[in-house]
Amino acid sequence: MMATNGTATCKDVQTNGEVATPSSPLPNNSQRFTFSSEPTMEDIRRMQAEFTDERDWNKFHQPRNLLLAMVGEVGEVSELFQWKGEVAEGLPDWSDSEREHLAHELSDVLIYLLELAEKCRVDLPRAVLQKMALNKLKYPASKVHGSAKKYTEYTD
Ligand SMILES: Nc1ccn([C@H]2C[C@H](O)[C@@H](COP(=O)(O)OP(=O)(O)OP(=O)(O)O)O2)c(=O)n1
Repeated sequence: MMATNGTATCKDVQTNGEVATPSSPLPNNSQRFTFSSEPTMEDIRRMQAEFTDERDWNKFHQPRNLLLAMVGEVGEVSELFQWKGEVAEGLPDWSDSEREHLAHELSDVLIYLLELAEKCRVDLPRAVLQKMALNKLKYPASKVHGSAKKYTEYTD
């Protein structure tokens, strides 16, 4: 069950994976922004697996199709930013409706990303920790502070 704005927060996720009484995930710009601690990536993976199973859609959700679906949703995110010029952090000039639309499209990207990772047998929470550790090695803060250069552009 989804609320009228179609969005949900973690505290709305019940133990059976269903979603009830969603409240807005849209940020209050005056506060420092953090994510809710739930749902976890595994929660979302499981909920999407249930959604797919219930509809007999696994036959369509092979890795390549999921990749194409995810890229399509990335395109939908891009459309929201298209022709707007620079957009400041927190999207101060965006309407609530535009923010809600963005939240939906980013969610679509994440849902497909997590299902793609599942179908490719990539344990994404663990993989992202490994990758961030590699990023730190590649981009030591002491070396790259304040510079956006690619690591290949450093000579030493
Ligand atoms: N075969 C499908 C179709 C949909 N979904 C789920 C995952 C996405 O979160 C969302 C995508 O639905 P749509 O393809 O209808 O795309 P949008 O929700 O973005 O609608 P629109 O393209 O009208 O903006 O629904 C899915 O898992 N598998």
